Amino acid sequence: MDQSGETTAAPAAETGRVENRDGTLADRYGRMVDYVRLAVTSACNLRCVYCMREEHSVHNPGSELLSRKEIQRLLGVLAGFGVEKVRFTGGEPLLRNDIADLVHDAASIPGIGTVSLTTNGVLLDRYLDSLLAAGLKAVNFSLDTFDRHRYREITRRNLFDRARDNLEMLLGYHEELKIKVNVLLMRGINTAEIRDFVELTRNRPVTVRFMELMPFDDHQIWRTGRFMGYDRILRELQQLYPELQPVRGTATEYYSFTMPGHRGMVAIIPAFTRNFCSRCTRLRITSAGRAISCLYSREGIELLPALRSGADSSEIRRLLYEAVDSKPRDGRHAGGSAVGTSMSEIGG
Ligand SMILES: Nc1nc2c(ncn2[C@@H]2O[C@H](COP(=O)(O)OP(=O)(O)OP(=O)(O)O)[C@@H](O)[C@H]2O)c(=O)[nH]1
Ligand SMILES: C[S@@+](CC[C@H](N)C(=O)[O-])C[C@H]1O[C@@H](n2cnc3c(N)ncnc32)[C@H](O)[C@@H]1O
Ligand code: SF4
Ligand code: SF4
Repeated sequence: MDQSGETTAAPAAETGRVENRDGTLADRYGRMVDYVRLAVTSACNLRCVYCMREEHSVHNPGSELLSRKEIQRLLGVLAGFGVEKVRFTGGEPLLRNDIADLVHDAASIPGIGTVSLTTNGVLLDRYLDSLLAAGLKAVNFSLDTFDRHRYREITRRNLFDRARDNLEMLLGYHEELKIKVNVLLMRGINTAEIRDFVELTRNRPVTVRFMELMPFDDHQIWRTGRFMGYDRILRELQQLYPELQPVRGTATEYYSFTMPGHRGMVAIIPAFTRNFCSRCTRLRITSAGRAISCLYSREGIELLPALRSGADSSEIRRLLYEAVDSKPRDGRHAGGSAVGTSMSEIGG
């Protein structure tokens, strides 16, 4: 039986590949999908220059948004496949006022071990208590600067004080939650702040991750010479902290370091260079219910029609197999061009 209460279906012959005997979801290259990133909305309360236009229009009106029930059903089927980790993202996931319910539902599914959130943190004061009570295990907080004016330039919104206060509040919960800070480094914009971010790790067990810019922004700030590759980021880090010690991190944290005297860790995410694809065990689901097998692929499998037309779980399973089966070897072999669409659609 899967989490939806139905008997596990026979091998997914329609996809031309065979389901593992234990029912887990492996792609053509033997990577087992155990991590699902679900965008719960494509709307956002910020307008980061590398992500959204000022006049960004939300591509999925309410009626096309996966509902709480639909999300619960999908995650149940995915847990039946061996998915253990769920990340809610967006757009800004805290714009869903049922976000704590979504976390609670997901955390209640047998087999789901970690429910986490990637957020800009602006609304975290409103939800943190209920998220903790709901079973949230980890928060990745995106903040690119500690300078109020620069924050406004990057996000086009005047919400720095609230974001900074909420990060400070969150850091107080490091015993209850695994906390990471995502910093998108842009040459000539926030590179002088690397040290300030690394200092967050001195007295707290948090991971600060410096990220490469990717060409997913619908007005292409990408083309303006702001990109900083992992090699350059690494050089800057080594100049500031010659005592960096490499350690093995998660898949995205391909370059991870500890430092003597620091409780936390520092990492570089080579999101554009894409040298961690062989360890990619992710499946993405957009807020409109499209399953996407690679961040760099715009092709996907629509799940919403099946979910809305009363399809049984074996049909949902077949569609998810189809999505996983299309997973490219790596992000450089992804079909279709993702460039030019906003990351808010895909969830990062
Ligand atoms: N190329 C690529 N980049 C990714 C992928 N997943 C995440 N990233 C990058 O990593 C950034 C941070 O992602 P998060 O949402 O914090 O999630 P995560 O890195 O999976 O987090 P952990 O599970 O804590 O390691 C994203 O904005 C992307 O830049 C991926 O599958 N491929
Ligand atoms: C799309 S956002 C969604 C969640 C939430 N709104 C946030 O900002 O954390 C997820 C992550 O994608 C990153 N991101 C957005 N656009 C990007 C781009 N063009 N290149 C690299 N990372 C990007 C953000 O910095 C953020 O850490
Ligand atoms: S990166 Fe996150 S906070 Fe910034 S505009 Fe995109 S979705 Fe919103
Ligand atoms: S680029 Fe595609 S294959 Fe590579 S890690 Fe990202 S999602 Fe996975």
